[in-house]
Amino acid sequence: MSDVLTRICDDKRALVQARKSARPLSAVEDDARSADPARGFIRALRRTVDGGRYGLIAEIKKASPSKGLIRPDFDPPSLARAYRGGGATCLSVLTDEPYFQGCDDYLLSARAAVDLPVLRKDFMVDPYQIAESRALGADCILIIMAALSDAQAVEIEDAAIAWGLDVLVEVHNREELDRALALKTPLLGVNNRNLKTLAVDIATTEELAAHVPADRMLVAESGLYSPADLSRMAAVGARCFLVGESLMRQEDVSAATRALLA
Ligand SMILES: O=P(O)(O)OC[C@@H](O)[C@@H](O)c1c[nH]c2ccccc12
Repeated sequence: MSDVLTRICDDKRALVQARKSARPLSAVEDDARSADPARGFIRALRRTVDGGRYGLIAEIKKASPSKGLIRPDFDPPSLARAYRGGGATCLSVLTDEPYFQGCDDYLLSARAAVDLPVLRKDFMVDPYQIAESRALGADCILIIMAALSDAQAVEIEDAAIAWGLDVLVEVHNREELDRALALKTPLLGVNNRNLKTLAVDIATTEELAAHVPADRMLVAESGLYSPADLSRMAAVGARCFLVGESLMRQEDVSAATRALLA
């Protein structure tokens, strides 16, 4: 049987084909050209870190393949405002529908509610999705090395650069890290979750951090619950964090965000 990531990406390729026939690339490109200008995602993280604070990418996530429904009362604009009030530097919004119960509209409405830069969290398998992301207002896209060949990753990154989007490249092991370093983006995420098995181990960031060159900005992703977890990641050089579930499960998201960063 194929792993979760392979299934997600196979489904995504079929979905993108359907979207392409419903809406040709040229139409999406017109929308991308008239979209709200991109907010500097990497620039915002840099400014925060240079100011001596942690850069939090706070994720708006309703459900996941490993946990099912995470937050029943799900209102992206209020969540975006709560995250901003709690001190997040950037947002991440899941737009994948089949596996994460996300949708494009969540990104639109969350971004419209705040002035923070927003990552479109989805599985990019085709440059069409990059124009689509910019048309939605996204400021940054995700490249998952485990899901792409080197050539595909370069093609997607080049499309992002052409549209003025920042790129977060995500790795989970040494081989993916070495491949990711051939890309241009300075923003490098280590996902503590293995997307093939969904197992989480925050030692993943600890193991890979030593091999991340000083000119990359390291983001520790997934499985982070407490200030102690952030300190553990900070001890190996991470100053930026991508956190979803642990904050999404709190009643008062703003207070929880503030407490996590305290
Ligand atoms: O909810 P968590 O464990 O805090 O993780 C957030 C984020 O890192 C996770 O949602 C994620 C990381 N990489 C991904 C790629 C696709 C979908 C989701 C993800």
